[in-house]
Amino acid sequence: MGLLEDKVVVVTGAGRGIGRGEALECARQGAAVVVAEFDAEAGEEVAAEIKEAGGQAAAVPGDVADSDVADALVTTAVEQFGALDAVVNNAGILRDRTLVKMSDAEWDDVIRVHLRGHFAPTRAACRYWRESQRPGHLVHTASTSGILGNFGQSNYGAAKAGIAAFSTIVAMEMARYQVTSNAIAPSALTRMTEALLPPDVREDRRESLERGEFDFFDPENVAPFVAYLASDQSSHISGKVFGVQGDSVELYQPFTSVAEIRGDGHRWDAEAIPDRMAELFEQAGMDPAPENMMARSRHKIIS
Ligand SMILES: NC(=O)c1ccc[n+]([C@@H]2O[C@H](COP(=O)([O-])OP(=O)(O)OC[C@H]3O[C@@H](n4cnc5c(N)ncnc54)[C@H](O)[C@@H]3O)[C@@H](O)[C@H]2O)c1
Repeated sequence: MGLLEDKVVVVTGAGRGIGRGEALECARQGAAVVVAEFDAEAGEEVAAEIKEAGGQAAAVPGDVADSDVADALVTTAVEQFGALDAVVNNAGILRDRTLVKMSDAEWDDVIRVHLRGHFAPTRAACRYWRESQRPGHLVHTASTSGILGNFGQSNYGAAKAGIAAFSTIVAMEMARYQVTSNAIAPSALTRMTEALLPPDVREDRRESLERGEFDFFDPENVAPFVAYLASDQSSHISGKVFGVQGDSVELYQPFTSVAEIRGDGHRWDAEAIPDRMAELFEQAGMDPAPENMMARSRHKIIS
């Protein structure tokens, strides 16, 4: 018996890469899959692959940041497969560029695809779950870039941090409707997306790779964990962000304070601030200015 037997799951950006792997895995686990994909041909191919393997699938072409397309995902799930049980928001793009060279379009496109692209399908699904009084699961795709930062990704990191906060707030608002909302934060770059990077950023990554600070991963290997978060087996988990790499997982809890130095609640004593800051970081066990953020992120991964 699969994790998603008789369930209906929407996966966005499922025409290739991580989303494709998630769509195939959800189908393997028994779900009917709605394949949402900008590239119509690629979406059709993934749906056909699922059907050829004996599963159920439907492809919906279009931009998932468009509310009409997002609404159509829910309608397709309900009309073709009878219900909607989970949405895996995965669609994303990269427009990496160091901040000083970044164009308005590179900023806006990334913010729109990731944030509106998560918002629109989530809102459509949550409206359906509230009205139908059915439970549901949301899995969003953040990134360690939105937690620890990454070179050339001020647009992407800002969007991904927004997704983590969005997921947590949706979890709060939808708890009363038995809807869970969690985010995954894949932590390493796939070889597939590396080709899209500008040469200066790619070179920097390559050096980090050579220093052993991170490694590439197979885009499909987060899929079983995502299928678990999309299933009723994880109904007790919500509002969390999981760093994932291979079969390792790291738990982040947004909005959680890690250390505090209390003053008298009035004005800051300017002279005392440096000492108080040093005490704060010591208490938290954190380096205030880690020399290499990627090294720190790698260090924290639980294998
Ligand atoms: N690859 C990594 O190392 C990595 C790391 C952390 C997070 N992520 C995130 O994982 C997700 C998938 O990444 P990937 O490496 O598989 O990317 P990818 O570029 O290989 O695939 C993304 C797919 O989404 C589709 N898509 C993009 N915008 C869309 C839109 N507006 N509407 C519908 N479809 C759209 C694309 O056509 C493509 O098929 C993204 O959200 C990405 O930010 C990836």
